[in-house]
Amino acid sequence: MVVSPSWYHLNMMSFHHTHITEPYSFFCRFYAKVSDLHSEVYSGPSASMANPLVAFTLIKRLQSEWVNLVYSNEAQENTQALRSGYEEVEEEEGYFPKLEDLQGAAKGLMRLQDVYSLQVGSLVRGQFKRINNGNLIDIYSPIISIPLSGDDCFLVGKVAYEQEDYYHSVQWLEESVRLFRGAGGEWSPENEGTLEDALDHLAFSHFKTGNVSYALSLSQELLNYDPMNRRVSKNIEMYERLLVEYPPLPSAHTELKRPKTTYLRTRNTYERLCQTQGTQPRHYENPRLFCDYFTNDSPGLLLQPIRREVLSLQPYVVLYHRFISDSEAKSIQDVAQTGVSVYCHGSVSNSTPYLALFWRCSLYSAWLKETAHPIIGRLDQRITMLTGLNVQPPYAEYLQVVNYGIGGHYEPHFDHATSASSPLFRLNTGNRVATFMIYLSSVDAGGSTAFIHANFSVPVVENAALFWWNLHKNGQGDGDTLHAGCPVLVGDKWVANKWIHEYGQEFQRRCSPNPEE
Ligand SMILES: O=C(O)CCC(=O)C(=O)O
Ligand SMILES: [Fe+2]
Repeated sequence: MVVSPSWYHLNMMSFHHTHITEPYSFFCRFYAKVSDLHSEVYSGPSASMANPLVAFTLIKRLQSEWVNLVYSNEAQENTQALRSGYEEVEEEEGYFPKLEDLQGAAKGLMRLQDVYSLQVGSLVRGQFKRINNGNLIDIYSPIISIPLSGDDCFLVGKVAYEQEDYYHSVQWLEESVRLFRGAGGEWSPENEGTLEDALDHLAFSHFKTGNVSYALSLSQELLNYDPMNRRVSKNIEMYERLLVEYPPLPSAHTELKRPKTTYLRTRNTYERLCQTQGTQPRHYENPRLFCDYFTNDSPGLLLQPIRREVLSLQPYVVLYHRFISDSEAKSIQDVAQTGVSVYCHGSVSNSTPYLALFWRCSLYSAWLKETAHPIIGRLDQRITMLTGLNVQPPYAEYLQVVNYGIGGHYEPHFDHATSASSPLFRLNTGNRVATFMIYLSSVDAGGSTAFIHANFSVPVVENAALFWWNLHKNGQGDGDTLHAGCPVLVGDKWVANKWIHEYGQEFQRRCSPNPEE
């Protein structure tokens, strides 16, 4: 995740340049909140944005709270200056995150909650903990915990609620109500919701999940704050009637179920592999798996052999350590960011400047030609030295650089085409026979590459490269290569892919009719 530092400062500047007199306190408090998020304690913007809770709160401040504040009655004194200033920057593509970006970030948080079994109560306190056999264990300990507010939780809960996902809405709104109550129910102009809104949504979520008595007591609390609310009174009547007609059994406790997703079949394995490294035998358990210093008899590697780690035989997966240097990896990231076109996965926008995508995408990518930077050609040569494969166009694709957003992930997929109509065949050089994937960054937590059917996952190893064959020697796709990029829990994950095609490799990888090979 990368945010251009100049963009940050521009925002901060606009606070300074607006002559705010009254009511100073609101802006002061808001300014303090936003600048706290940026403050030096987090050692610069990208470090702070690596924490999904910081990223989420910042997006929220910039998306809704800032608008709420500018258009609040409290801003009257400076209304004109503020509003026109706001509208000017609002026009600029990508300057402010939009509602869909905020919703995307909320979904990202819920994805992290699910995949890593995070306890919502600790997330809200800025901590990343999982419940394991009744005990809370730390998945990641941030140096500084950024707690969420009642209004932050309200927003996440509301996103779930609007999708009729009451499993998540109950948990997040529960926290929201608790925090709003703790804040004395006091309303702030920058907030989106109130204690009443949270109670209202929570009561209905409980009703939908069959917990009528809880829905009733929350609605009664709500009616205390808002005695004239006819809708709530009617709900209370309905809940009371239901409880008389269908008294709940004392033992009835229905465990809430997560909403179904399309890839449910592999979901359990996927999540287990994201949390652990799986159960495939390791090299000390299987003698056919090994580590060595590898030269591939290539003069270029004789003086500096590469550390090779064979991770799996079926599918054949190898990790090459220290494939790229820190500075090369950084340069590739820089080139990808300054490129004209960046593509967004899981979103409508395509081919947009980088900045606008930051808010929106689970992951985004750029294609880099060899001419984009001298390092790219050098990497191609290194790949050829190691694998013996021809990576010149059209026998391989351009280098694809991928950066993950908040909670960004790549669901289980094959890299090779599984249908004859795939655009991959446009190069006319066959299918993607192999993948060479370089980890251009480290991550603080999460982000492993999980091989679903093969039952193992590879944690991100900074500067290393992962190689695997996608096709059997008979040209058929290898089903065991189904893989995924696990959600990034904390960090800024970058990878680069070189996809190598079948043609041009005939002498390096002979074909064979044997489906076992
Ligand atoms: O990021 C990862 O670990 C996997 C990425 C991947 O599979 C892809 O880009 O095709
Ligand atoms: Fe992939």
